[in-house]
Amino acid sequence: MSTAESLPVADRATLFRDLRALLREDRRRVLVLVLLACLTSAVALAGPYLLGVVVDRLEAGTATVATVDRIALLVLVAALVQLVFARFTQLCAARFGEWALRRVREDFVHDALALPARTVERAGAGDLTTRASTDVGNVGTTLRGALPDVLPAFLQVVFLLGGVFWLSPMLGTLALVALPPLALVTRWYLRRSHPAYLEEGRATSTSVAEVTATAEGGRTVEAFGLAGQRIERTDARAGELHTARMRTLRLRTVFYLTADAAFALAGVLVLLVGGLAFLQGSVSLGVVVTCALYMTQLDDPVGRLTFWTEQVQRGAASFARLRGVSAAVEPRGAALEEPDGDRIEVRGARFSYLPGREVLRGVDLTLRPGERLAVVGPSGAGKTTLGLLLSGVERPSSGSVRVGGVPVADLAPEQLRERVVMVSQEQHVFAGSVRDNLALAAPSADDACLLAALTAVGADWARALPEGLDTAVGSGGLDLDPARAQQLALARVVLADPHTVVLDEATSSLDPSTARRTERALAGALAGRTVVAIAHRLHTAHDADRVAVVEDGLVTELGTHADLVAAGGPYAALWRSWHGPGDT
Ligand SMILES: Nc1ncnc2c1ncn2[C@@H]1O[C@H](COP(=O)(O)OP(=O)(O)OP(=O)(O)O)[C@@H](O)[C@H]1O
Repeated sequence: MSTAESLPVADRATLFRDLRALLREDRRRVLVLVLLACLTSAVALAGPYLLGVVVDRLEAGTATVATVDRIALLVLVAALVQLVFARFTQLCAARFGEWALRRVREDFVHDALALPARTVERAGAGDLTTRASTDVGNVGTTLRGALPDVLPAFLQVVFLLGGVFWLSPMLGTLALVALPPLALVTRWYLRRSHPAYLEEGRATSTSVAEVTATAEGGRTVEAFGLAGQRIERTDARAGELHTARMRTLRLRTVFYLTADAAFALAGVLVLLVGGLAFLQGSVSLGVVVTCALYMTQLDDPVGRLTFWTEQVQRGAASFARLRGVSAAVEPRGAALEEPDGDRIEVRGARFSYLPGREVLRGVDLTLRPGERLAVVGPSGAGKTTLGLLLSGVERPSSGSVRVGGVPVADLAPEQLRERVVMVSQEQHVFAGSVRDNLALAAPSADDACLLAALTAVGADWARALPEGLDTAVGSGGLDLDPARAQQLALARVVLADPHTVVLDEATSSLDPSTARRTERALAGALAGRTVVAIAHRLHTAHDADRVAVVEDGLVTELGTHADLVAAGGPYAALWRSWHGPGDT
């Protein structure tokens, strides 16, 4: 329940680059969209213009009922055409929005799955969950709604102001009075809103993380009477979120009010000065009416633009949080050459989870293909970390871990799966059938292979399941106990058939007799493979070809069980305390 280190957030330059790439990818639809929005805005000018013509003709006394009817019919046709264009614009924009959202989602899921597990642990599940839910939702709302609305609204403003200009440059100039205050307030708003919305996103994440941590640690909270403390912490996070939300609310309020007031003022000016100009005879009444109608019509697109400016800021902040995840991804698949052979060599490997706290301090180790190496040592010595390096899950901070001459962590996931696989104590059962859970390791394996793999790890219970390999397991399905989940994981290793397997206390969750049975079955299934067994039970070390003793981040002893016992060093002491004196 410690303070988490958030996942990165993309900077503005990356954001614009990604957005440009998105627009460029579906260039044709974007072009059609701009064209349709232009046509819609142009047709929208026709109605008020025709009404101005009617007013002028009535005033000049040249209007007959027939001309008024004809013009009214044209107004109706223009309105219908505008409606059709507007619908197509919306359809086209919505399609683009849906497509773009799908891309953003796919990229996010791709990046999130490629994150090193330690990065996710450090950031806390709350951060990733908020990005996957709230931020994807915000980007979705923006992409689905903003584009269909913003582009047409922006073009409508341009066309309406242009229309006023075209009819009367003098009134057009007055209409532009709205622009300087609008530009100033927009600049003011945009400078403050991006960091403000980023802070709102961060505060939402920490708030969710706090509640999640309390729920997950419910039993501990209850046992140690921590409720008061947890409520205090949750309140503090809720307070931060409230402050962040109030800040964005204040920014929105100033922005909305100023933008609306600026256009209202411009509309009043056009009407007043237009009226005076008509009285002086410099413009016709029809022009004044049309310009006033154009100014009134501005109300709607300006309202939509200010609304979406806010939503776009929120969406941009969320987009920055989604794209930021890619910065934490460690590249995989950089290996250009295929490994030459199965030999794994560790040279001067150092590793730290946290800056300044080295867990491995220069490990040298060569695995002989086909050998069974037991890794033993005190708790916290770095055995699991060494296993993570050997299996390419982690990359050494300095030094190297190579398989057949190629850095293990550079192998693409499918290349890695064929060579080195690590099995730890905790196994996740994926929601799906037993077959789905096994096929993760060998997508093309047939049922006979899957059943053989289950038998190889002693998971005979799987054959007795009501629907066999089709039995649904995991969330919403049959609840497999940790021992069975572990056997599924071991069966996956048999199916993946890598040349090297790292077993990190892989049978410790099984009861002793099942563990022995599974180990025996597994030994048969893994015959000929290189096996690194990280073990607490020293009988594993006794049965191994060689034993490596890890102490305080270093391999301090390496040799056969008999040699190490004879050497009388740390391993001999460990063996004596575990097995009693005099026994080798
Ligand atoms: N994700 C992590 N973040 C920070 N520190 C970690 C992390 N995982 C392990 N450590 C620390 O690294 C050190 C070595 O841990 P590691 O799990 O490799 O030891 P181990 O020898 O396997 O111990 P055990 O036998 O108890 O599993 C320990 O001090 C541990 O607290």
